[in-house]
This record gives sequence, C-alpha cells and structure tokens, in this order.
Amino acid sequence: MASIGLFEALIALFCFLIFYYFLGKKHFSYLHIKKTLESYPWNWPVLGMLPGVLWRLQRIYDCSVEVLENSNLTFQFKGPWFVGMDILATADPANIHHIMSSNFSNYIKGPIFHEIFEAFGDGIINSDMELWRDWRNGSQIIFNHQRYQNFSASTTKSKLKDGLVPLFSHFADKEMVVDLQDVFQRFMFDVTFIFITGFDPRSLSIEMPEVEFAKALDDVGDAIVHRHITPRFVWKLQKWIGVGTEKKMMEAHATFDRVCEKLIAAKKEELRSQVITHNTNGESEDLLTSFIKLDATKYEVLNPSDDKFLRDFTIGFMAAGRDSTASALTWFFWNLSENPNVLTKIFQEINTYLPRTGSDQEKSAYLNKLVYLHGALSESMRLYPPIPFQRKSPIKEDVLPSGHKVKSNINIMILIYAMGRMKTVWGEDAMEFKPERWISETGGLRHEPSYKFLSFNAGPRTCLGKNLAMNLMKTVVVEILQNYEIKVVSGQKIEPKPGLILHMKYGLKVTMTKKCSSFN
Ligand code: HEM
Repeated sequence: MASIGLFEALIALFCFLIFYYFLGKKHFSYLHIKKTLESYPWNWPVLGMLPGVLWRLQRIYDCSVEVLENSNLTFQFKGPWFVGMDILATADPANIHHIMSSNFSNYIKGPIFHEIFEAFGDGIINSDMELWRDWRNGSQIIFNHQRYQNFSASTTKSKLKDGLVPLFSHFADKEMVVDLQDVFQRFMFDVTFIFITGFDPRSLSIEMPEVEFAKALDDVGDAIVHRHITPRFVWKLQKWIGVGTEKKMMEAHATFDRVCEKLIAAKKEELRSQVITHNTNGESEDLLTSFIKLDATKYEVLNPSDDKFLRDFTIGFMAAGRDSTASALTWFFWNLSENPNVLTKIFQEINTYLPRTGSDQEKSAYLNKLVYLHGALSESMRLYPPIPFQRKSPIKEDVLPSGHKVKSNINIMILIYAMGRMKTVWGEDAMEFKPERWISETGGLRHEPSYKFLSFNAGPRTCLGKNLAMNLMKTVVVEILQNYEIKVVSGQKIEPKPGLILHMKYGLKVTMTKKCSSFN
C-alpha cells in the first residue's frame, strides 16, 4: 500500500541534506545517522520526527510497539513545523476507554479525517455526530433484521460451496502454488458486494480477473496512506496537478461514481418491476434494497432517496467489510501453520460438535459451540488486527487518564497493532500466539473488554459487522479444514505492509491437497 515512491525518495533526500547541514561535516557518517535514526524518533529542527517515520516506514508496526512500550503507552509525535502533523499516539486502555466510550461525544473523527478519507463521501466511516447517529440507527435496524440475516447466511453458504470450494479443488488437482491472501480478498470482495448490492462481481474464479471497483478501493487505500505521511499542502498540490497517488485517487473516484450510478439505477429498476409484478422476496434482502426502502421520515439528516447517499453507503460498507475479513482469515491460516498444536485442538473441537445430519439452522447453531476456534480467531486478530490504527480528535480541550493534556482538534492515533502486543496490557507472554488466553476456567469464552481488545473497535462505534464477520470466518475455516490440507510454502518472507489494512506485504503462498475422508 505504501511502498516508497518518487515523492518519499525526494523527502528522504531532503532529510539527508538537512542532517548533513545540522550534523556538520566533521561528525557526519552514514553509521552515525543510521544509529541515531534507529534508536528513537529524533525530533529534527523543521522536519520534526517525520524523517524517523519515513526511515522506519517498512517496519513501522514493530517500531510503534517498541516506542509505546518505552513511553508508558503514550507517545507525542512531533511532525514538521507549521503543517499540523503532530500526533498523540496511544495504546493505553484507560485512554482508549475514555476516548471511545466514557467521553465519546468529545472525540470525533473530525474535519481532517473527513478530508483525508474524502473518497468515502459522507458515509458512515466518515461521519460524526447527527449524521453518524442517523447512519448507525438506520444500519443497525437493517443489519439486525431477519431479512438481511437470511440473505447474508445464504450468500456466504453459496459463495463458499459454488465459489471457494471448487476453486480450492482446482488448485489441489493442478498442484498449484497460490496466494491465499489474494484468494480471500476476492472471496470477501464478492461476498461483501453481494451483501450490499445483491449483484455478484465474480472476481473469484480460475482466471482471477482484475475488477475495477476492487482496484479503485486499493488505490484509494494507497492514497489515504500517502496523505497520512505527507504534509497537507504537498498532497493538495499533487492533487491539484494530478500526479502520483492523488491521480489514482481521482481515477478511483470516477470509477466509484460510474459503477455506483449503474448499480443504483439497476437496483431501483429491479424494485420498480417487483412492485409492478408483485414479485418480491420478503424473506431475504440485500442492504442496498433495504436502504432504498428506509423510512426517511425517521431520520433527521439521512436521505435514502438521494443517489449520493446510496453511493456513499455502498463505498463505505464495501471498504468496511471487504479487506478486514480477508486480512483476518489470511493471518489466521498463517498462525495455524506456525502452531500445529492449535490446529489439532481445533480439529478435535470440530469433530466433537459437528452435526453429521440436521437442518441448516441446526448446523449453523453449532458454530456457537466452537469456543476454542473463537479464541484462536480472536488471538490472531489481537496480534494481527485487520485495522491496525484509528484516528480521533477532541472537540474541546481535555486531559486523558494518562495525564496528557489534549488541545481541541489535535490528532490522536490509537495504535491497535501495538495495543495487542503491550506486555503491560497482555502480560509477559504478549507476543505468543495462545488461544488459551481466551478460554475461561469453566471452558467458556473469557471476556476481554473492547478497550483492551480493540480489533472490532470499542464503544458506540463498535464494528457493525462483528458477529457477521465472526460467523463467516468460522464457517469458512470449518469448510476449508474439513476438506483440504493447507501447506504454507516454506522460506517465504511474511511481514505486514504499512497501510490502512494489515495486509501481508508479499502475500501468503500455499499449496493444498484434498482430504480423502470428510474430516480427520
Ligand atoms: C474481521 C472482520 C472485521 C473487522 C476486524 C472489523 C473492524 C472494524 C473496526 C476497527 C471498525 C471501526 C472503524 C472506524 O471507526 O474507522 C469497524 C467499523 C465498521 N465495520 Fe467492521 N470489521 C470487520 C468486518 C466487517 C463487516 C463484514 C462489515 C459489514 C459488511 C463491517 C461493517 C462495519 C461498519 C458499517 C463500520 C462502521 C461503524 C460505525 O462507524 O458506527 N465490518 N469495523
């Protein structure tokens, strides 16, 4: 997402010249600079700590763990002078509880967030206060309705049986090496697209076609990361000239507008013809249909009859649902390959509870009994949270429980990745993959407060798709483990890529073989 491009190289060169100037020729050496930069983010004149961030960009997550562990969980990052890039970074559960829950109304995403994430328009991800409340209320009613529950369950099942399983069989028959990350991204793109619009983009197929909407989402993600590490006036200038990631952002905007216009028109036409023929399926419904039918009089700001509202809804929900679940699944399978004892325990649990016969409802009810699998998925998301950071901004000046004074409108970054690895929060074994930490003494699930386990966010803005995502992942994992043996290709480099979503930088290469008996 954020591979170093021409612009970063120019900044690096600029930094180099500044270091040279400040350190003076006598003391200057490559090793001296390297040591200085690697020990701690140095606060340089004019450039602040930005050079340190760019220097560490490719291993920014692990650096954030070190820095926060050494700063009592909260760290003041100083950006270049006069460009408003100062950030208070925190992984302190007390601060997070204060920001996300107890003082929620004072901490918003704010205008800077809105500007950086402008591609998502005025959708739920980007909204605050009244608009967010309307989004949340409307979405919650639709999400919890039986019609959508039925639709999402049948979509997952059919995409799994008719999409993922035949593709895995093909890979197994041909003894192919495949990138599991790419496969899960395509699977989740299709599933989320169907959840939202009812249409199947069919990106998951043997041909692995490029889908312009998926590419547009990736390009927007790259541009947003670029905006996080670049002074505002610079990316504004790039946008004005139309170069680099800003050019891609503009093209992505155009793709979103064009694709959504077609989708919304087709959906409205479909609904009109259903009214004429009285041919509606009252038991199962996609999200776009439900939003179009929403009773607008119940909301102060939302206007479901407006196409711009429906466009922002589509983009926002696609961005929220697609990559997060694909990332969680990819890291989970990698963690399983590294921890064969965990895999054995998951097999045992599935064997114990899997109903051989029974209705679909009975079969899906058994997912709730898979406590160890739930713990293993949570553990994987603790160490590899699909959304690795959050941004917030206080409306009014405040003092955080850690004692840090925050002025209005400053940037606060909650580093979820670092949070999951803090020894002071999770104990000395914080870096170990241990699903057992999620199991209580009586064998049930151990509850961890969301301000400590933040992968699905905390407080009133907790992820709307949490239960859906957990059930979906359990269904996928059981189906795959039942039918295939997945082997991770040895010798490949596994590391997270800096970005909005915790992708694997080089993907996850695997081979798969079909299992003879149904399960062992
Ligand atoms: C493993 C999978 C998932 C993870 C880890 C996850 C995580 C998160 C996180 C951290 C947020 C807060 C983002 C922010 O405020 O900027 C969020 C919000 C949200 N998520 Fe998820 N998510 C997942 C799957 C899904 C799915 C499948 C859907 C729906 C199709 C979904 C829908 C949403 C929505 C609508 C919001 C916005 C909530 C609000 O602002 O009130 N998520 N999610």
